[in-house]
Amino acid sequence: MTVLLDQVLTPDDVTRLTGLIASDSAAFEDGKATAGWAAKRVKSNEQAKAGPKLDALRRDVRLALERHVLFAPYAQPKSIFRMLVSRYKPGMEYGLHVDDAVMSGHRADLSFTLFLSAPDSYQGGELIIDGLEGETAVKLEPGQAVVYPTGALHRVAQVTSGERLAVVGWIQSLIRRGDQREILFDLDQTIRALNETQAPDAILDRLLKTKANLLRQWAEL
Ligand SMILES: O=C(O)CCC(=O)C(=O)O
Ligand SMILES: [Fe+2]
Repeated sequence: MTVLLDQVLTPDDVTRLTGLIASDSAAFEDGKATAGWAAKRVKSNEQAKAGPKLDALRRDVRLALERHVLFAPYAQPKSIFRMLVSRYKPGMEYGLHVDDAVMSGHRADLSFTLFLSAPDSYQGGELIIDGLEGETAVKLEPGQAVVYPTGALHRVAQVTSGERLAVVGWIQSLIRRGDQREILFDLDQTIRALNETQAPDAILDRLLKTKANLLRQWAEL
């Protein structure tokens, strides 16, 4: 299951964070530096170099995700352990690949892409996620993000004009299994919706208890 997060960043945040990174022309290096041998075969992009600007951006993006109403219910995050800022210029792409299952001691359960460039400012550059139902192409407004299972094959279509700037990151979830995460997410959203209908406390309490007890059964701390 894939989820779209609207307005993770406000337009002002997007302008500020893009300025922070993109103002420094020496701030990017070849993306192959952070790819394993298999991904290196298909990866052609640039990534922001380590430094205080990247650290500041990572902190702001992490806080923005944690504030978002759908992020925690969907991802049940244990940690957001890795974040890259990637840039694709014309001719660049990231061919079909799967991300590493374990990175620096963390199990990668979910991946996200937070779009920073306006979709009409570049051609191509869709994130294409391979699922059982076929391919899903995602190209979002600046400040919007998509969160998807790290286990999915995916690629970034070639950028043919303009420039695509995005933040990509990986999350270890308290819940290893996607089907269990989906049950908790559905329950959470149902309880919130029921609450809006002035449902009796006895019903809400029983559902909240069920959600808490499922989380207790499934959470890995
Ligand atoms: O830029 C994206 O949307 C995804 C990039 C990607 O697949 C990766 O960095 O592993
Ligand atoms: Fe990837």
